[in-house]
Amino acid sequence: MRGEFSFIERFLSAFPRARVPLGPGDDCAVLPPYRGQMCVTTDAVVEDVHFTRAHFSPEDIGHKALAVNLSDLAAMGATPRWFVCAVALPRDFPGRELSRLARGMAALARAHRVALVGGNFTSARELSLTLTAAGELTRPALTRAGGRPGHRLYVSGTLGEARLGLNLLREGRRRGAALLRQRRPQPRVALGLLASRFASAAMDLSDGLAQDLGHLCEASGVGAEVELSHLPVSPAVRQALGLEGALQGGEDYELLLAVPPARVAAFERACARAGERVTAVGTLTRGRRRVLRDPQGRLIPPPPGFDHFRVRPPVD
Ligand SMILES: Nc1ncnc2c1ncn2[C@@H]1O[C@H](COP(=O)(O)OP(=O)(O)O)[C@@H](O)[C@H]1O
Ligand SMILES: Cc1ncc(C[n+]2csc(CCOP(=O)(O)OP(=O)(O)O)c2C)c(N)n1
Ligand SMILES: [Mg+2]
Repeated sequence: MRGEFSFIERFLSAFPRARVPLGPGDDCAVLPPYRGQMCVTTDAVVEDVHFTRAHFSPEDIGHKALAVNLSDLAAMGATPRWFVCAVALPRDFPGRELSRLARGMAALARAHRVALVGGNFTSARELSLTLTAAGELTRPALTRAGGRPGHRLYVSGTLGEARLGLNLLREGRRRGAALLRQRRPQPRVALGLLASRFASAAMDLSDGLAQDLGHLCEASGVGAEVELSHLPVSPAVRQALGLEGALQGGEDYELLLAVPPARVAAFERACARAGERVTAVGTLTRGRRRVLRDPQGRLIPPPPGFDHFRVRPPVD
């Protein structure tokens, strides 16, 4: 049997029952009061914009849709609590693929102990998933606006892998670490929580460090100097994209953090203890100038990143 309600049942059956006063099934979910303040975010993944059905399994699509939202919560230092999921589905979408998509999403939800509390189904020409997620703060939120001149800039993990993964998928490759970074980004939730004890500002990197750094600088009213030679870039990415290419690559879903000098040593110790990889890549500066220092010591302007509405994107 096909139909809207069988789709809803199929989708929900992949998830455990949410432990909230009222979960999926009524006109709204009813949620308990939380002790801390709540962070709320929304992000969509859209067929042929964020994934293609040829290159992503249904499980990958479900995972990525939730991961990009959890990454926003991580960037605020919030602990994910609940999400709702609006699904736009082509009429001929196979029911068993919807179950697989839900299972991919449910596996990540379980790993982060975040509950699906509601959603919506509509028919559409392309597959898309629009999620709204909320997380609880135990400390003041890590915003983009708290950076000050002299604060050290850190990035987590490695940069450029997801962009390399996209290139490799387009070349027909099926396996490898970079492909996994494109299809299954891992939100840095534990690091965000840890960083909320040390950092002055944070954001997640979805559109490339070069562009996203600009957003943090603007919000904080500062400039920045980034050392290209310090960027955490794998040999494979360095060879395929170059250091500048790694800065332009979107979808890293790593965290960019600013840390006051007095907190740097304690932050690095806490990261090492927790097994969180972070790399110091530069410094916030007075004024508005944002520059990259290349390995020869020359100062160059940051390249553009991903933009949904640029006429001919230099990076896709
Ligand atoms: N349609 C919209 N209505 C209200 N706010 C929006 C809308 N689109 C984007 N924003 C806000 O603009 C900011 C930048 O958006 P975006 O680049 O998508 O953020 P992110 O990279 O965190 O997903 C965010 O704070 C977001 O909430
Ligand atoms: C089919 C396909 N084309 C292009 C890309 C590359 N791409 C799509 S969205 C994006 C940037 C991040 O997405 P966005 O919706 O801007 O995330 P947000 O900033 O809202 O978190 C990039 C690099 C891709 N992953 N798949
Ligand atoms: Mg967004």
